Amino acid sequence: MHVARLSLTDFRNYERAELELGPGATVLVGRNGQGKTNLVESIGYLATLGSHRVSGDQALVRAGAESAIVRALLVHGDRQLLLELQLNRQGANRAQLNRSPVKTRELPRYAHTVLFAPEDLAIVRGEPGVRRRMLDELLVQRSPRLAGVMSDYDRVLRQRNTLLKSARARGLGADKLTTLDIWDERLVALGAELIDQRLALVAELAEPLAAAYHSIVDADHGPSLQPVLSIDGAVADDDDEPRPAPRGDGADASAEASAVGSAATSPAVPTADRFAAALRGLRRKELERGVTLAGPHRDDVLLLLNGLPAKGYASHGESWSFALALRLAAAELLRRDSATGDPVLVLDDVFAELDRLRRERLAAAIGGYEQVLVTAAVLEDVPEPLTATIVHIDAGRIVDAPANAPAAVPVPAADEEEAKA
Ligand SMILES: Nc1ncnc2c1ncn2[C@@H]1O[C@H](COP(=O)(O)OP(=O)(O)OP(=O)(O)O)[C@@H](O)[C@H]1O
Repeated sequence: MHVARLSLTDFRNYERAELELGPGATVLVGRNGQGKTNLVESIGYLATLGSHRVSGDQALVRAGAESAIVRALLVHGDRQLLLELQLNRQGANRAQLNRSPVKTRELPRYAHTVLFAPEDLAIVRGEPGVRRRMLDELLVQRSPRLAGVMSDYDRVLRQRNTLLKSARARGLGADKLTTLDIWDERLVALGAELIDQRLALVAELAEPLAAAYHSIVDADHGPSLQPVLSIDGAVADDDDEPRPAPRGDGADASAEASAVGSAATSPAVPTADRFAAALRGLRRKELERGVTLAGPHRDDVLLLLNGLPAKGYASHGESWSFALALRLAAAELLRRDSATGDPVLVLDDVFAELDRLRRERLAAAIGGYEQVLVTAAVLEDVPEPLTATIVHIDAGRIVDAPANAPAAVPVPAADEEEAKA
């Protein structure tokens, strides 16, 4: 698929912008801070319902405006889809498909992008939450109904944590224990599905990851992925759950692991049974701490090079290559899902980070995708095969239309009122 037209209203530093795009590569060029990343961020948002730079939506709405509108005309074969998203400072965001209202979470079903950015280094070097997010975004793009499973899991997790906290504060009566059992059942049903989906995805990524890494690095460092499951007693170095200060002797983690370790951890045992057993083993500890200690929200995936964790062992260049290879592998999987065709590849400020050889190798690896959007402050950083179409960006304005832009695809004139409906 490709984006044939992008319209922005009050998005970041764009008061109003219209850009027509064709298949193939387009480079958005401009000095630092002009709005290149903002523009591609809007396309990425349609696919992931999030920004690769900020966690909330507030910063995406232009300062002084109440809402932002992103409108994209997507072309897949002979099919055209007009996606519209209204991001509101107050109240829920709204979405439309071909000018009919749809649930916002439906958008990733239609918009498929893979965004490469300097922030991707955090996939290798950052906290487990970054890696979980990478996997979950890809899962949702490939199977949009999982967005509902994920939000249900998060809701049940929050409610279970609230119950654990109140039990810790006020002592646990029999009624609360019964309620906890009910939450456990829901958590396990939803969580086991997410764990199984992530495991299947990690297995599927193995082969395209190895191929992509090799295409960038031309060396066999044996990149691989190894799931780290909290339900089997593995303790990820977690980032979003309050944990007690380490005691320095590892006693805390090992106590947790052994509590789960008493459960059946063999992969032959169904995930749901292992998850339920883990929660039983951890109950006393969870009541002490007031948080849920096992489940997909505590999992991680180890990234290995030559059998060693890339985090901590890999060089800067190797870490970068691993992150790029993961994005390329994600693109390859989306491409194989024949219903969706090629995802749009977005390379935000990536080439400035790479040496000449790796730039050329990356350009070759992405060359066959239907549409590639590249941002760069310096055009010379972008390999020549990607520079056929150039768009200049200056202070939130698209300065010139590409010289070889395709004939405009007629877009139904959705007015602002409709977009707000
Ligand atoms: N919500 C907002 N309202 C108004 N302006 C904003 C908003 N969010 C960001 N900006 C402005 O957008 C500009 C940054 O744009 P962007 O990150 O796209 O830059 P860029 O062209 O990619 O630059 P670089 O080459 O440095 O990466 C900054 O001037 C910032 O102040």
